Amino acid sequence: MPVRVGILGATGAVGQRFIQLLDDHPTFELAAVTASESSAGKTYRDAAKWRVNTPIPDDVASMTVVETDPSSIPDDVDLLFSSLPSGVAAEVEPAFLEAGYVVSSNSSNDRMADDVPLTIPEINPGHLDLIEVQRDARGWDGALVKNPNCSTITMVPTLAALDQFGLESVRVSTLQAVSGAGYSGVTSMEIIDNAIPHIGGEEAKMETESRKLLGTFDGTEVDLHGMEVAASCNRIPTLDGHLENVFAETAADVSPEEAAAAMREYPGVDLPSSPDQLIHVFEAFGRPQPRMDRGRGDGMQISAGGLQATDAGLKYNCLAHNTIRGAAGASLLNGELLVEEGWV
Ligand SMILES: NC(=O)C1=CN([C@@H]2O[C@H](COP(=O)(O)OP(=O)(O)OC[C@H]3O[C@@H](n4cnc5c(N)ncnc54)[C@H](OP(=O)(O)O)[C@@H]3O)[C@@H](O)[C@H]2O)C=CC1
Ligand SMILES: N[C@@H](CC(=O)OP(=O)(O)O)C(=O)O
Repeated sequence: MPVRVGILGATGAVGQRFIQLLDDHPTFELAAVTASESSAGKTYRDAAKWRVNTPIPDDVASMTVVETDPSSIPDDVDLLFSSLPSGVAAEVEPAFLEAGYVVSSNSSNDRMADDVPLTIPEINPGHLDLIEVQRDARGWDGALVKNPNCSTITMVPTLAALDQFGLESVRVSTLQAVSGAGYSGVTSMEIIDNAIPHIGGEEAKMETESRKLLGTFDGTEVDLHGMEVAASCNRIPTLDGHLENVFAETAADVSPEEAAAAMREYPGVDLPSSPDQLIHVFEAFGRPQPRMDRGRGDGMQISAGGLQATDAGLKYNCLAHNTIRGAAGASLLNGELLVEEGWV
């Protein structure tokens, strides 16, 4: 039996990626699409300014967009994906949880809440058990699970691979694609022939979410990883794919070759949307690059390269597709894990 799913905020940039990724999904069947009041009542074709590089699936194009309210969702929907603006999500997600829905959310509200799992299936699947703590604390039957910020998820798998050497300090500088800001996030006049050395709130997200993802869960709470993280975030005129320059210090000495092997060998998971290999490591310098490498593993693989020793540790580059692995694909993978682990 397919699992019936819905998308909250289905007409937006991330919502459209959800629709693309759910087309022909082996387990999930799309049964509801929601958006703002101004889109509700329209067909999806009329409500969405479709900008994804594959056509709107025919069955979705003719679906009616409904209001983002639990009463608008058919009773047989089991799992909701959320890609609402975080302010809206903070207001409306609790109503869906109180109504008993399991929500795999991409929005940034509540990512650092003590009782909310912030999960990447390959990195910290055990943190899903925080759902029990959440249900006790909040008194709802539903469950809220978050995926991290797109810049954070680009870097954290490589850090997870290096943590066997005892991560102590991480410095990272990002070159982030315009799609991360949403369709109306930066104007062409702002970004063409330019780079913007500030993305509001992004640096703090990288510095905190990475420590939660690599933290230790004791069955009751997550103890944040002790590494120091400092981030500097920059917007550049690429469409998709966040590239990051990482400087990492570890307690034990680690050569670039050992670090590359640790990344290549970092285990993946066997879920419908997971890549065969989590991290692809380039030996040649000059890779990864956004345009050439963001599509690896259907946009779900992390790429790394440029591994070199420094006086203080290691430096390298990493890259991921920000609206697939960094957003819709991340929530989708969490949804697949929720099903596999019996939470849905
Ligand atoms: N994990 C990550 O790193 C990433 C996360 N994101 C996050 O995902 C979320 C969505 O981003 P994005 O797709 O770019 O945003 P968009 O602005 O493109 O889309 C927003 C969606 O929410 C709907 N919406 C807006 N206001 C309301 C409302 N008051 N009530 C109900 N629905 C509403 C919109 O409907 P309508 O079309 O009717 O206006 C639309 O479907 C954000 O929280 C963003 O921060 C984004 C990129 C990467
Ligand atoms: N801020 C990210 C995208 C994003 O929306 O992140 P978050 O999910 O943490 O709000 C970017 O600009 O590329």
